[in-house]
Amino acid sequence: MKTVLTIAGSDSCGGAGIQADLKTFSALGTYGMSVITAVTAQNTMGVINVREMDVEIVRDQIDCLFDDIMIHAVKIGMVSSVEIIETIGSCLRGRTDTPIVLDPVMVSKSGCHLLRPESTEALSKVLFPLAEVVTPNLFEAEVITGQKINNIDGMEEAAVKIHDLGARNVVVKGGHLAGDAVDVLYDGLHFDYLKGTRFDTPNTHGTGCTFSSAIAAYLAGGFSVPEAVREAKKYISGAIENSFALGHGVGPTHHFYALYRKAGVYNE
Ligand SMILES: Nc1ncnc2c1ncn2[C@@H]1O[C@H](COP(=O)(O)OP(=O)(O)OP(=O)(O)O)[C@@H](O)[C@H]1O
Ligand SMILES: Cc1ncc(CO)c(N)n1
Repeated sequence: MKTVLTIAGSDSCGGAGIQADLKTFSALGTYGMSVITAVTAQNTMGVINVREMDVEIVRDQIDCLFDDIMIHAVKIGMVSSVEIIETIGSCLRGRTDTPIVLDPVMVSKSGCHLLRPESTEALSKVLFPLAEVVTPNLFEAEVITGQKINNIDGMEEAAVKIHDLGARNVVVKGGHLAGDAVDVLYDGLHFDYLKGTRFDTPNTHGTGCTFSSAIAAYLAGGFSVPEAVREAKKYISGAIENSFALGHGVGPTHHFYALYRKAGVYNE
């Protein structure tokens, strides 16, 4: 059994964060584990409250898993503060056998800061050099590089800059650009373009969490980075195509549509 660990925040409505990550790991046939960095009170309309975990419990969650279990890949999502970032860095540094996918989560779709603005520099300094893959969305790539991005050329420029900060592979996600949902993968030498149909749905809660978790699950399964990113793109596209309305705001993607159909589950 391949194992994948998510280090991220809890989303009480289950569409993003730890909950989306664990659903993705399960749907892709891996065994999921979690380290919670913060608890958010969140629904489909927004984030109501955030409580960060203290660094001792973050450290103990990570260390006790590595002390006991072979971990085939790690995904990092919401990390919130400089202290939590430094703790994660010191726990993971040296564990070079385990590929790390870093989703540099900054602000929720509803506009709530999930990363304290003063933590941006620590995120790139401490965690980028540990990451096999970093997956910024357009806004995050703009904050990290200090440059506005309006098109694919801008995404390529940002990918190069983020690679220079130490990430071995960078996927700049084009989910927030108009037109097809095209993401740019850069490995330090070549660009690769992940093209996807854009689905006209408001229900995109947790798309970034799901995409990065799928990359981690495929890396755990032994796929190369380009293969893992390509398969993850197929997975997130299907999950968005089958997303559904929930609550009064931005609904979640569907992780299990393919499995449900195969198993004849009709009580959706
Ligand atoms: N409407 C859509 N149709 C198809 N693909 C989409 C759509 N929106 C986003 N994507 C794809 O979903 C993946 C996640 O990208 P996105 O830019 O939405 O992440 P994000 O902004 O980090 O998400 P999050 O809300 O979790 O922070 C990318 O592969 C992107 O191209
Ligand atoms: C806990 C959490 N992590 C990530 C996201 C994605 O923006 C979210 N909404 N909530």
